[in-house]
Amino acid sequence: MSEGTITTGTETIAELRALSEIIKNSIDRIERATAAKGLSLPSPQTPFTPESEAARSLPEVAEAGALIVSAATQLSTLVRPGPMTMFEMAMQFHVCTALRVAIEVHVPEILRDAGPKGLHVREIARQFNVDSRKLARILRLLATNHVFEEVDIDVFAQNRLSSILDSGKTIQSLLKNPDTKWLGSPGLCSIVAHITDEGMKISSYLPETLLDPEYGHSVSPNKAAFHKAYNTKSDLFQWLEEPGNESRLARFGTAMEGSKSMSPPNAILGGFDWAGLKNGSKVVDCGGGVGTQAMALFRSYPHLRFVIQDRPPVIEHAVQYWNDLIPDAVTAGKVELQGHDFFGPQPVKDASVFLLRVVIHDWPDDFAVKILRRLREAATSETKLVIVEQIVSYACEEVGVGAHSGALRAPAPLLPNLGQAASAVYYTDMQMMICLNAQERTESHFRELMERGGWKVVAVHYGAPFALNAHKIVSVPL
Ligand SMILES: C[S@@+](CC[C@H](N)C(=O)[O-])C[C@H]1O[C@@H](n2cnc3c(N)ncnc32)[C@H](O)[C@@H]1O
Repeated sequence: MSEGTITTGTETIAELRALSEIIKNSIDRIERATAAKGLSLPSPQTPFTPESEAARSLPEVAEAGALIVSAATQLSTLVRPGPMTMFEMAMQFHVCTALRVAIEVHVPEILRDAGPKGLHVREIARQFNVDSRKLARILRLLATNHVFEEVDIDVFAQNRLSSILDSGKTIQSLLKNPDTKWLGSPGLCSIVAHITDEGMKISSYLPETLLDPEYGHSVSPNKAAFHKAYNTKSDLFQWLEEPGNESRLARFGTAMEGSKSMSPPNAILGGFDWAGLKNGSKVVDCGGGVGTQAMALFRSYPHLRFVIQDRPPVIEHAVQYWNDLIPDAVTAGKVELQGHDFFGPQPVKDASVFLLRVVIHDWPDDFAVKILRRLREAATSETKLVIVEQIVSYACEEVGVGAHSGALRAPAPLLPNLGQAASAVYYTDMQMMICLNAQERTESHFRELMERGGWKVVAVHYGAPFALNAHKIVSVPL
C-alpha cells in the first residue's frame, strides 16, 4: 500500500470518528433538553399528531437533530461502497412510486384500526381489489424505509411515518368516492400525492427540457419541464383550474394547507413584531390562499385587520373556510376576502404590512419583481413588506457573498449547509424549476430582488432547522 493510500485511510477513519462524536454529543443535548422540559421524543410506532412533535420543536432539539441527520448521512456515504450508493440513489424513484401506491390504495386508512398486530396483505389488497403479491413487495420496500412495519411475513402495520399519509377518511367514504380523499384532510397525504404524481412525471422531463434550445434557457413560467410533461401552454396555477383537473386542484389546495405542518405551529407569529403594529393596522396577505396564515395572525393579534387576496377561485374556497371556522371575522369587517391578480395594480393603499408567504418562490425573477413593484406602488412610507420563504445556503463556505444574518452553519467535517438535514430547500428549489421556471433564493439574491422591486431589506430572521418556510425577510420602501 502506498503512503498516500494509508494517509487517506487514516483521514477517513478520523472523519468517521469525528462524525460519530457529533452524533453522540447531539444525542446528549437532546436528552438534556427534553428532560429539562419534561418532554420525550415520540416512539416510531405512535401515530403522528402535530402536538406529539413538541419535543422535536424545542430549538435545542431541532438543532441537535439537524447535526445528527447531517452527520449520519455523511457517515453512511463514507462506509457504503460508492457504486451501491449511486445505484440506490438512482433507484429512489421507486420509493416515491411506492408512496403513491400506498396512498392510492388507501393502505394507511385500512391499517388505521388494525393496531400493532397489523393486517395480512391479502386483507389490505382485498378492499380495493389490488394484486396482493405485488402490493406486498411495494409495502416491503416502504417498510425497509421505515414507512409501515412488516410485523410478520406479509403482515403490515401502521407506524408513525405511515400514519402521516392517513387522510382521516373512512374506508366506506373512500370506496364510495375516492375523490373526496383530499377535502378536509390534514394535507400531508395530498402533498405526498401531488409530488409523487405530477411532481415525479414532470421531473422526468427535466433533462430534455434543459437540452431543448428554446425551453432550456427560458425564464418564462410557461416554458418549464411541466409544459413538456403535460403538453400545455398554461402556467401551473391556470392549468389546475382547467376543466378535468378538479380533483388535482382540490388536492393541490389541501397540499398547500398540509405544508403548514412542516413548520413549527404558529411559525408565522415569530420574527416580526406583529404585536407592535398600531390598533386597526391593515395586513394584506397577497397570494394568501384561503388565509390559513392570516387566520393564525388574526387569532393571536385581534387588534389587526386583514385583507386576504388570491385568484377568484381560491377566494371562493376562502369564503367557505372562514365561514366554517370564524364566520364573525368577515361579517364584523375584521377580515376581507378579495379576488385580486397580484400582477395588476394593488387596490389597498393603506397597508401597514404586505405579507407574501411562499409566493415569490413560485416566480422567475422578472415576474417576482413585477409583484414587488405593484406592492411598492401602493405602499406608504410606513408600509413594511414581510416575505416568508426558505433561504438557500451554498454547500461550501460562504465567503464574499455579502451579509448573512444568522443561518445555522455546520461545523467541519459536516457540509457547511448541514447537508441532508437541509435538503428540503434544494428539493423545493428543483420543484420550482420543473413546474414554473422559478426558484428558492439565497439571502443575497433576495436583497438584490427587493432592490429591483423598490424595497430595502432591513431584517432577516432565520427559523429553526427542519422547518419549511420559517424564514422572514422584512423590507421597507426604498
Ligand atoms: C404556494 S401558494 C401560497 C399560499 C399562501 N400564501 C400560504 O402561505 O399558504 C401560492 C398562492 O399564490 C396564488 N397565486 C398564483 N398566481 C396568482 C396571481 N396572479 N394573483 C394572485 N394570487 C396568485 C395561488 O393561487 C396560491 O394560493
